[in-house]
Amino acid sequence: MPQSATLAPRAAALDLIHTVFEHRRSLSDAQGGLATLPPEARARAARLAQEGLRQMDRADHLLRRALRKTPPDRVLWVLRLATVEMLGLGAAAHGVINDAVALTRGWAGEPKLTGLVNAVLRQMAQHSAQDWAQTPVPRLPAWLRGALQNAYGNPVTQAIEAAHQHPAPLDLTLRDGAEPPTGLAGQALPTGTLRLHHAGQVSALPGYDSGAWWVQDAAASLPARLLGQVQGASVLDICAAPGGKTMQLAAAGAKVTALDMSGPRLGRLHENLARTGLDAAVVQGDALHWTPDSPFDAILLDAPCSATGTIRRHPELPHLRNRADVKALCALQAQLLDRVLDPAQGLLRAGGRVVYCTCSLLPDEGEAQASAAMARHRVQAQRVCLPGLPDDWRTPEGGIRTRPDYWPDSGGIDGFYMIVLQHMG
Ligand SMILES: C[S@@+](CC[C@H](N)C(=O)[O-])C[C@H]1O[C@@H](n2cnc3c(N)ncnc32)[C@H](O)[C@@H]1O
Repeated sequence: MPQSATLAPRAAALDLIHTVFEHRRSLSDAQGGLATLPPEARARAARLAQEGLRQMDRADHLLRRALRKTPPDRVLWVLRLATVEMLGLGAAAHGVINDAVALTRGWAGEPKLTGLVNAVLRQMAQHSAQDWAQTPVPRLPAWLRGALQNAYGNPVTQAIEAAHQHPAPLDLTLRDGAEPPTGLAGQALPTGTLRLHHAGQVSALPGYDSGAWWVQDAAASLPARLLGQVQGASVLDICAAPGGKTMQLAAAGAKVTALDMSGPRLGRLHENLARTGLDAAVVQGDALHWTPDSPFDAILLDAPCSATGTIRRHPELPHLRNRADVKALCALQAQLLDRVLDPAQGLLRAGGRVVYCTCSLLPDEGEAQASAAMARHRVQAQRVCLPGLPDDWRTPEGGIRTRPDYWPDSGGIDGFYMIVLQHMG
């Protein structure tokens, strides 16, 4: 590849990381700023930024030995990304070091710093794959690590951290049940998901244009399935965008109303429905206040949460969130649960069912939230059998818990919590 073709994605990866930390935006939101790059360069930049964030602590472990003092932040990131590329992703040292020096010159303009980058990276390039593999597995920040240790103990917390070191495979939910489109081969999971371990460009895969599937982690596909037969039932999908669960419910024959407060995210939901040819009534509104004309047979509440179950896909997340965010999210989840479970609110018909779920690893947003809701309302957990799911995924209060350290030999699964709550009448 000519040098400029490698320099542009490397420069863009640095910009992405800068945006994540400076503006506290997720990596996927920050990627909006890459629109001017060709698709291949955009994908390279995104992958490099993602792996840089995932493996930053490993790079720091080796860089600390080579640096007498910490360089300015942007130069430190040049060093981190170059180290991750050479040692973690196996890129050829020569090109990586040349580009790193060029990027430092562009920003810092100081011969001393370009000399430092050159010298340090040459030292890094001497490390073997074994040196890299022996660096300690990066730890989660204290606010999250402590909560996971309390919930699951130390060995499981370490297993979760180890699982975060691997990028998630690509999971597809098939619109028409178990039959994948011609030419699309993958691993069939007990969740009904088709898993691809080396996918490449998503929009180039067979069946994308015809809307035969959509991207959805295996764990994220379970909550809608907990509602079982929904043919002809009216289902309110609360907090619906970008619509993974809306599409599952619509494909299963439900009359779906998809409610979300975010206009841009609803835009993506509309695009998804158009691509898959599925149908739902889409409403922009606040779930704490919106009232329907008549109550629904069932509600799926995929509540806003810390998203700590998705760190494999979003390695920036632990750096952007903190305890106070989780506390505020827990309060909102309880309010949303009260809204859907209180018959006087007019959202759920008598005897109707609610699936509550979050893509969080924290019991405060899952098990504890569900138990507290059962204490506040006349509802009970309904045990639903999903064939193929291990029994130890069941939780004492009647829910299901998944974690990224599950299924280690098949590529893991996102962390999720889900439970079906039914009115006792
Ligand atoms: C976990 S995401 C939903 C993912 C979605 N269910 C899917 O499967 O694709 C949470 C969503 O909650 C929405 N949200 C947050 N607070 C809300 C509120 N008060 N009312 C409606 N939507 C809300 C956010 O805009 C976001 O789209």
